[in-house]
Amino acid sequence: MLREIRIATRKSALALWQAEHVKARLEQAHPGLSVSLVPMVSRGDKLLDAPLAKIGGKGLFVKELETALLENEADIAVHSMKDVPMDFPEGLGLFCICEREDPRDAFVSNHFESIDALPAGSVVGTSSLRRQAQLLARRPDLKIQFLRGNVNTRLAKLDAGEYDAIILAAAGLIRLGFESRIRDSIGAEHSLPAGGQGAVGIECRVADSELHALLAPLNHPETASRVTAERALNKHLNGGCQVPIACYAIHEGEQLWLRGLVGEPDGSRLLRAEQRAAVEDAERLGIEVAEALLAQGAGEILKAIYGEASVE
Ligand SMILES: NCc1[nH]cc(CCC(=O)O)c1CC(=O)O
Repeated sequence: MLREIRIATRKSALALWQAEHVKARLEQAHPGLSVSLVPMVSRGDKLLDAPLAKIGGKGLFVKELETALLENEADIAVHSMKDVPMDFPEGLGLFCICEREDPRDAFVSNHFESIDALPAGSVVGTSSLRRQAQLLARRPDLKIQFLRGNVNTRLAKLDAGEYDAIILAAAGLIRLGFESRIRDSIGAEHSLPAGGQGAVGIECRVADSELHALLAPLNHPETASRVTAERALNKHLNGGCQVPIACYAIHEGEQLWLRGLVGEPDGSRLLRAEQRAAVEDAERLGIEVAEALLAQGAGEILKAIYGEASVE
């Protein structure tokens, strides 16, 4: 089966790494296959300095890539699953989820070893309401300061002395070779990750069944069922990475264990729910944990935020 596969990708270092990774894996799985990259700029990349993302909600990092797929300028789009909206445009779908990297949030600092080691009043950089809510619930004395930009930019801002510490996804740091900058990997009990964090997914045209077969060897079923449960929860709460929703699923034998959290951005209230179900019921599991959060009042917290979302 010889054909060319064109990968639509953003131009950030992390996006390019992920696209190159998929390219290498496709070429390895199918010797003779020709794979090329089609780098492009997304709206989220153009608006990196916006203080609050009243800039069009979901799909900030994927819409341009999807347009390229629909207009047949590319064949697949490689995404961080954390940034992929719950619904796809007509004619497109997710056909592969690759094995998950470390899903945790990472504590990065040039002076301190962990959140607990931060002196009172320290300045921590993150623009994720999810990270902020969990951080402030544990340490109400900390000052959260806005931090956006690509991974390299965020590290440079830390090094310039603007923050005592910053929180980033471990996966991005590891992929870009910055693992040594991680002072502490924050466990899920202290910072429940965003749905899909650490996983890379591949979107393509629903009709391109030849391509679906070529992608099959890259799919990691265990990661796929975990991310399916997490995305079902996010979808039921109408969430994305721009709201203080966290969720994280792991396998326990034949079962999936899903934990979910919705938090007040100031950390004054964290709602938690968790449940186990058979792997085949991943989607229903996500909906049920979301329902349990709604029953505790998650709807009111989220309603207050949807008007003024910020971006991770
Ligand atoms: N929203 C930006 C984004 N999207 C995916 C990652 C990290 C890599 C991953 O989760 O796979 C990041 C950066 C971060 O949150 O630190």
